[in-house]
Amino acid sequence: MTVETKNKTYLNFVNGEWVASVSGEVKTNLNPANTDDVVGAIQMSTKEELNDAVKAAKQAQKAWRKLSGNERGAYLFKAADILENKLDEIAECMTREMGKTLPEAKGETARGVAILRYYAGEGLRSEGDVIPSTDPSALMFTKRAPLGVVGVITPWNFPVAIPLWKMAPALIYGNAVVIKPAQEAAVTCAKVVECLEEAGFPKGVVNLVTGSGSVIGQALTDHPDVAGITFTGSNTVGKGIGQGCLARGAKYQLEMGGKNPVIVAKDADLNLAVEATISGAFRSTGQKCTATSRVIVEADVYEKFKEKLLAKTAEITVGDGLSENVWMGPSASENQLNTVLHYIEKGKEEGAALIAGGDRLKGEVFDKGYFVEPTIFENVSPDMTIAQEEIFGPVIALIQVNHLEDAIKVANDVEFGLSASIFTTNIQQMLSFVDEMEAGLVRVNSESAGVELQAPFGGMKQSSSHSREQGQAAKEFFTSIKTVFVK
Ligand SMILES: NC(=O)C1=CN([C@@H]2O[C@H](COP(=O)(O)OP(=O)(O)OC[C@H]3O[C@@H](n4cnc5c(N)ncnc54)[C@H](OP(=O)(O)O)[C@@H]3O)[C@@H](O)[C@H]2O)C=CC1
Ligand SMILES: O=C(O)CCC(=O)C(=O)O
Repeated sequence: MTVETKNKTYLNFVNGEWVASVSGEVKTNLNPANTDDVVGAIQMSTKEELNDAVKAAKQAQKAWRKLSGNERGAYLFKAADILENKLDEIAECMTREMGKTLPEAKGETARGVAILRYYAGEGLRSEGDVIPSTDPSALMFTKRAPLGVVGVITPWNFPVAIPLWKMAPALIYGNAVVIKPAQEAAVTCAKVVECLEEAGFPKGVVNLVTGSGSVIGQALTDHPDVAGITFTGSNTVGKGIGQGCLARGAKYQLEMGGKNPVIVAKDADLNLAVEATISGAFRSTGQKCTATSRVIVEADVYEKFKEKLLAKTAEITVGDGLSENVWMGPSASENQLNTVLHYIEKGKEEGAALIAGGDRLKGEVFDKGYFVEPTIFENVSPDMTIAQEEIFGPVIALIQVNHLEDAIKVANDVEFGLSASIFTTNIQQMLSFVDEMEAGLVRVNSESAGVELQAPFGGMKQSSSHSREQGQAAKEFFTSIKTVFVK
């Protein structure tokens, strides 16, 4: 079904009202599959609007935190129903705004609905422990307090799921939020905020301010009334946010890059490994922090695996994500396309062998978009740039090793540690991988991407601030523990 998505100029949502920025400037977002298609426009806001939003959130949080968890949960349940009713419209907007295919966009929006319901239910779950005191006449227990105002800074690659997996736990635990989404996908995020508005959240509890990261994101990070920042995006920006928060004593949570390996052992089910590699590396055009970018294969099965991988890659249809027969959409922006093409050149320069793709797609259906071929390199050595740096595009580096121990060593030999998979049928090998892999998500016979909302999500090493999002782990960031002693 095709749903009409209206082009409109989205305003900021501050203190329960949609308001234009005093800057008078807007940014128009175009479809990365066809730049003649205007998706909508967003406000390029100033610090003034950001300050208004934080002020409104600070005021609103006082009453919001006093509601029972059940009462707060009711708003989230209502928002979930509204989002579900608008699923087709919002998914179509997402596809037009950042390029992922419509089935993926629908899947992500459905995941947003499930996230809202999960955290809505959290309002009725226990929030602390009773701890035996050494004093027999005392009662000692823990309870949770919200942080206050939480700043939410999000990327463009999951414009529904990431804002929701940050805002929903923030809200259920009694915080008010100010969200600054990535400009490239801010129309889709504004539509999510419209769902929250329709659900009737008290004014000021949810605020949206759009604009550039260096102005609005930075001002949110530096604002003395913002008690915590939750961020997903690049390492450079994330580290700056972490330092800014640390300097003024605010809490922060950073989810950043990945360079995720898949190991294919000689006893693996090769068909399964190939399917998972294709899905992990090329879905969403490789624009996931959990995307597969290195495939480390034991020499005994290398040629067979490579043949199967090349055959499956050749079947991939690239094009506008709204078309039914398209499996992979464009890069989300010209910048992102150029980054991918830069890394492909780097791979060639450093001596890797290009065995599939490698070019921008040209021709009538491609010329107005940012399309790149699914790309595979072989003869990649672990120290090459394409084996070390996050590309965020549909590029696989194939690395051949002689033994599983070497595979794990190579897999760990990067600065990131977000997700890692192994394909094997040998239980001992699975267990060594689980123990030795330096990654926050360790997956066996399953692709590197794909996160379940009820389980902790986050990375080791440079991939995160060592905190975890989602599931029950979210509580650790969005609340503070109070230890209560009563006598
Ligand atoms: N871990 C992940 O899921 C993601 C990783 N990335 C990686 O980052 C690369 C660059 O992507 P990009 O979109 O530029 O990522 P950024 O880290 O620049 O953007 C993420 C968010 O941070 C905001 N931001 C930018 N500068 C600041 C600042 N100084 N203070 C506070 N917030 C700020 C951005 O705003 P705005 O963009 O609107 O100016 C956006 O909302 C990608 O190629 C990929 O490698 C990117 C996205 C997600
Ligand atoms: O793999 C997923 O579903 C989540 C990926 C993610 O969080 C990201 O790319 O930022």
